[in-house]
Parts: sequence; C-alpha cells; structure tokens
Amino acid sequence: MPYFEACLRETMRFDTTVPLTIPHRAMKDTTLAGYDVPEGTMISANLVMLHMDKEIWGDPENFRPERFLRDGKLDLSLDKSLPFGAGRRLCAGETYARQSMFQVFAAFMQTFKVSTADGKPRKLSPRIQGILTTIPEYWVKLNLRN
Ligand code: HEM
Repeated sequence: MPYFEACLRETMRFDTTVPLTIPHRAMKDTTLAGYDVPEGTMISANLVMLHMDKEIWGDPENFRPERFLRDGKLDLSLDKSLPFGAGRRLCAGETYARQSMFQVFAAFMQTFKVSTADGKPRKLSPRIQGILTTIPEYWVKLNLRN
C-alpha cells in the first residue's frame, strides 16, 4: 500500500493535472523570490515547473515512485510536489480527491490487468494543455485478474 500511494503521488508529479494554479492577486506590495511584486499583481504558480525542477527531484523525467519511500515506508517529507496548490486557497477537494483516487485505483488495479490495446509498448501520448491536462483518445485492454 505505501508503494501504491507513492505511485499516485508520482503520477501527479510526473503528469501535473492542473498545470497552473488559480490566479491570485497580491493584496499588498511584497517580494517573491527576489522580485518586487506590487499590490494588485496577478500571480499564478506554475506547478509543472515545480514538478520538473531538477534541483528538487534530481531526475524529474523518470517515473520513480521510490522517490517518496524510505525503508519501504511512505515519507511525506520527501514529497515536495504541490498538485493541489498551497496556502489559503489550496484545492478544497484535496483530501476527498486523494482518498477517492486511492480507493478507486487500488480496487481497479486489484481487479484488472491493464495493457495497451494491442499489447505493444507505446510512447506517452501528446498532452492537451488547458486548465486541466488531458490526453487524446488512448485505448487500453483490461483483463480480469484470477
Ligand atoms: C486530482 C484531483 C484534483 C486536483 C489535481 C486539483 C487541483 C487543484 C488546484 C491546483 C487548485 C488551485 C489551488 C491554488 O490556486 O493554489 C484547485 C482549486 C480548487 N479545487 Fe481542486 N483539484 C482536484 C480535485 C478537486 C475536487 C474533487 C474538488 C471538489 C470536490 C476540488 C475543488 C476545488 C476548489 C473549490 C478549488 C478552489 C479553492 C479556492 O480558490 O479557495 N478540486 N484544485
């Protein structure tokens, strides 16, 4: 189960569902990462940049759930990803979404063996970028596990 949770976290890091946070407005003059930010400035955090930062992840281009595990246990201090944003306006559905994904995908993977439709390895699909990241049509084959 820790490995499965690590897979979910790595999936959301590797393939950021919401690439930009909801735009926020600076309520007073401030500084951010050394930049002056005047009151009223619109700011959106780029979560893809965070999730693909080499300095944070070392090898962000690799899908490697083990990066969240220490001695076989999930270690949340290793998870610097923010798929649900952060701060006062972070996603209101984070807990619900994390729990639902865990329950639905764990049951799904326990029930089915999943492969590509023709059984051959496929490259990642191109991504369609919008408010959410989606992919074009992509067929998979499900076989019931014994
Ligand atoms: C995997 C699923 C989801 C992801 C990756 C996601 C991600 C996000 C992100 C990145 C934001 C912007 C946070 C920010 O600006 O800092 C957001 C906002 C929000 N999300 Fe989600 N979300 C998910 C599911 C849900 C669900 C299931 C609900 C409701 C049941 C929900 C409700 C909201 C609401 C209400 C906001 C606006 C919060 C505010 O501005 O105060 N989200 N979400």
